[in-house]
Amino acid sequence: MSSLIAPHSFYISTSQESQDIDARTIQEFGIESFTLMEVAGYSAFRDLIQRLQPKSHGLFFCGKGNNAGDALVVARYLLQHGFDITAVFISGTDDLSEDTRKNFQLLKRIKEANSSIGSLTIISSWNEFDLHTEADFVIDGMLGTGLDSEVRGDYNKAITWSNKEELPVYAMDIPTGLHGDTGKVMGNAISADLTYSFGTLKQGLYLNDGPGKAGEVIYCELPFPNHLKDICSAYLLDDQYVLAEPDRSPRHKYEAGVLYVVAGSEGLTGAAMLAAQSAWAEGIGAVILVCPHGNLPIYEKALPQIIKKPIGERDDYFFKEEHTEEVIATISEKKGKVLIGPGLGRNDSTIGFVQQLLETNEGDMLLDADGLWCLAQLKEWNKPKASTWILTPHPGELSNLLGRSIEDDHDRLESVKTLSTEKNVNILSKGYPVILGTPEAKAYLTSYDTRKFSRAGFGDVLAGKIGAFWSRDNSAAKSSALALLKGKHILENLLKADSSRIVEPKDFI
Ligand SMILES: NC(=O)C1=CN([C@@H]2O[C@H](COP(=O)(O)OP(=O)(O)OC[C@H]3O[C@@H](n4cnc5c(N)ncnc54)[C@H](OP(=O)(O)O)[C@@H]3O)[C@@H](O)[C@H]2O)[C@H](O)CC1
Ligand SMILES: [K+]
Repeated sequence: MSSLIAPHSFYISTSQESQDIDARTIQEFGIESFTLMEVAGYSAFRDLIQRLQPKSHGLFFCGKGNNAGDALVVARYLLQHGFDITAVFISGTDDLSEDTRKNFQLLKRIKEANSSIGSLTIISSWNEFDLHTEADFVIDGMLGTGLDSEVRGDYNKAITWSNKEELPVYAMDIPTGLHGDTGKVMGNAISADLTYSFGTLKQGLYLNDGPGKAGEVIYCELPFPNHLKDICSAYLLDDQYVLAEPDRSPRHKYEAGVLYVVAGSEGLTGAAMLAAQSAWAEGIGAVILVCPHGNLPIYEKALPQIIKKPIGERDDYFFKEEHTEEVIATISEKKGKVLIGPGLGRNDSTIGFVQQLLETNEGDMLLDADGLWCLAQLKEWNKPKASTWILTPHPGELSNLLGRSIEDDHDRLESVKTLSTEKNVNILSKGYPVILGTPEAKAYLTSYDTRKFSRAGFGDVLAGKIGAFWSRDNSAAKSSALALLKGKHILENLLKADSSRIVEPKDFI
C-alpha cells in the first residue's frame, strides 16, 4: 500500500457518498438526522459569530429540504445573540422536510418566548420578498446535496438577486446551483464567499466552477463514525498528514538519494537544467544528468555540481535507439530513481529510444514531458511488473495517454482514478486542482491556486523535486505530495511579500 493515509477531516465525498454516510449513521449507528442537522448548523454558527458584525441583519434563503434546516439552526442561534433574521422560503413553508419543519417551529418558538432577542421576519415565497430589503449578509440554505437538475423556478431568481448584491454570502454545505460531484454550475449558482461543508468535503467544491463559486471552504465535523466514511476515495492534500521526509543521516553521498535525469536534446537543454537543479536543491546525494554527448559542454559550464554521463558520440545531440543499452547500463550503476523526459524532443529515433527504455528497464521511473509523449505513441503500454512509475501529465498529455479528449475536471478526476488503477501507476495530473491518482484508486486533490504554475519550466522543476523526494525512499505518492506542497509553500511566501508577483520556475528551485 503506497497511498497516503489522510485523516477523516480531509475526506472528499460525492453527493451520493455523503447521503449514504448520512443514512447509515442514522440507521446503523443510531444518531438521529435531527441531531446531525443540529451539529451541522451549530458548527457553522460557531464560526460565523466570529466573522459577523454583532447584531447585524441576515437574510436566510431557504429551500424545503434539509439544507434549509441547517440554515434555520444557524438562524436560531444568531437570533438569540441579538441578530435580526429574515427567513425567505423560496418554495413556501408547506412542504418542508421533517427536520426542517421542526427547526422552523423551534425558530418561531424561540422568538415567541423571548421578546428581547433579535427580530424574526418570515417571508413565505420569493414573490413576497422586497428586493430592496437592506441586510448585512446572506445565508444560503436553498439547495445542497439534493440538487438533481438545472436550478428551477424562483431559486434562479434568488441566486441572480444575491449575485448582484454586494452582500457576503455564506453557503450551507454547497453553494446553491453547484453540482456536488462535478463542480459545474447547473444553469445558475450562487457565488459564496465561504462554504461550510458538513461531515465530508463535497467533491464539487474543488472541481470546475467549484473553487470560483464556493469561496473559502470550512470543514464542519459531524458525528459520522469514521468507518462509514471509508467509502470515500478522494482526499484533500494537506501538510498535516503528508509528513516531512524521513530524517536519514547519510554516511555516503549516494545513500542520501541518487536521481538520474535522462533529459535534454539540443535546443531543449534548459528543461534538463531546471529539472536537475531543482532536484539538487533538495539536498540529495547525487543528481546524475544522462545526456547526449554533443550537449555536454553546455552542461559542464552551467551545472558544475551535477554529475554528467554523456551518451553516444561527440556529435550526438539527441537520444537515439542505439543509445538504449548504454543508458540502461548507466542508470543501473547506482541504486536510484530515474526521471526521463524534460527536453528530450520528439525525433523519431528519440521516440524509439524512450520506448525501448520503458519496455525493458526494470527500475523505478518518473515520466514527464516528452517522455509521456513517447509513451503515448505506443499502441498499448504497460510498465514492467517490478517497477514503479510516476506519470506527470498536463491535461493535453493525459488526453494523449487516454486516447481521447478530456471534457472537464470531473472527467479528469474519474480518468485519473481509472487509468492509475488499470495501469498500476501513480499519476500526477497537472491542472487546477492537481489530482494525484494512486494504483489503489485513491485521488488526492490540491486546494490552492495552481494556475500560477501553468507556464513553461514549472513542470521541469516539479519533476526534479518529485524525483529528489522519491530518491530518498519516500513512496511515489508521498514524493509527489511533498513536491506539490513545497510548491504551495514557496508560492504562498512569494505572494505574501508581493501579492501581484509573477512567479518564475527558478523561484521554486
Ligand atoms: N452530510 C449530511 O449528510 C447531512 C446533510 N445535511 C444537509 O442536508 C442537505 C441535503 O438535504 P436534502 O433534503 O437531501 O436536499 P436539499 O436540501 O439539497 O434539497 C432537496 C430539495 O430541493 C429540490 N430540488 C432539487 N433539485 C432542484 C433544482 N434543480 N431546482 C429546484 N429545486 C430542486 C427538491 O424538491 P422537488 O420537490 O422540487 O424535487 C428536493 O426536495 C445537505 O446538503 C446538508 O446541507 C444535514 O442537515 C446534516 C447531515
Ligand atoms: K446551499
